[in-house]
Amino acid sequence: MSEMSIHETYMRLALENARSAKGQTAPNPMVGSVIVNEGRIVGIGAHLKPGEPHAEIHALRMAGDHAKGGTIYVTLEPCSHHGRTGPCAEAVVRAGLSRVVIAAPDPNPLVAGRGVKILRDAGIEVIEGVLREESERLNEVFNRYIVSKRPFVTVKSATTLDGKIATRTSSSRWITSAEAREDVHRLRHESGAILVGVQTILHDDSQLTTRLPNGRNPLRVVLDSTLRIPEDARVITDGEAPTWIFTGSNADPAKRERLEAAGVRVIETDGERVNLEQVLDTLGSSEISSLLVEGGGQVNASFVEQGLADKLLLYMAPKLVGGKDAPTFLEGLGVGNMDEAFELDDLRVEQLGPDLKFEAYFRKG
Ligand SMILES: Nc1c(/N=C/[C@H](O)[C@H](O)[C@H](O)COP(=O)(O)O)[nH]c(=O)[nH]c1=O
Repeated sequence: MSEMSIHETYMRLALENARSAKGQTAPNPMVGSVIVNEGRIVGIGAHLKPGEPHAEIHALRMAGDHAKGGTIYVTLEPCSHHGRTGPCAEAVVRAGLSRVVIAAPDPNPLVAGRGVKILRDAGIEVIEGVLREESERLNEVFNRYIVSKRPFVTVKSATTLDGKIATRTSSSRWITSAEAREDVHRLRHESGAILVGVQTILHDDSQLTTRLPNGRNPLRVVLDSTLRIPEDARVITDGEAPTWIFTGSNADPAKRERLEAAGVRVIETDGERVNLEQVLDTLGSSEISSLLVEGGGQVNASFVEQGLADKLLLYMAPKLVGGKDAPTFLEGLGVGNMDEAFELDDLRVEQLGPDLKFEAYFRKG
């Protein structure tokens, strides 16, 4: 077995540990670490929650004296700054490791490379870039958020094979299978916030909660420029998760007061329509690093047409409903010429029960 494939074997294990905490480290990245000494794993760690020890610290604690002279694998460059916990690079030096293998550099431009410098200055061998792609894809949310301070936006829709989210009479239950719907709830569990337009609330009285055992409910966000939302909507009355409503300058002040009295946070953005950039800035400043848009066709189109969507998740059922009046998952004005189409990269398709799950990234710029 080559030296590199041995490094990849242990880095894969570190990545599995990083991934195990998906959904609970936000707004921090997911990080995993493995310490190997004389061909034996002596320590394993994962970052589990913001403010708690980083992956390397958990692994070093488990390894104890067995760390000395060993190799530590870590999926993200060890931190060099005093965040909520002390710098990991210095802890690695103190523990007497002789080699550090890193998957991805820290995407925070303020600290990228500093951790590696501390290690090399202490005479420790550093190997970088082992399974870098996998590590960066795992932390696509953090990598975007730490630079833009706005949440990573995933637009998710469930449609028939002819792209409809409901029939012409608005019937929509169910389009996709239980497996696909469960996959969506795992996505909600991992998301900081979930967003719909008021039309979806009016149509479905959506709960926007994560119906999974031990499921974590994301913050619920509703775009409602004139506060049309019914005051007995489940997102207002069920107490299952906080609900924020973003509205416009024409909202009825009396209704706003009643909603706030019911425990809803109402945030007015500039202009009559809801300003999406202000929505993202507000969520980002509240440390929401990932936003799941389950829009409805109009809201999805707003995010896509304003270039604010990062990723598309489309669940397509092998069904056709037809009908020129049946709503699609992307309404709005749409582009005029085919060469103006919104292009997607890195498309991945998988089968979930009878349905297809498409995952792709909006091309920016
Ligand atoms: N109709 C379907 C979906 N419909 C999803 C809706 O557009 C919207 O996300 C729901 O109203 C959310 O409400 P709640 O939280 O489930 O109560 N989504 C799916 O994945 N499959 C379907 O068949």
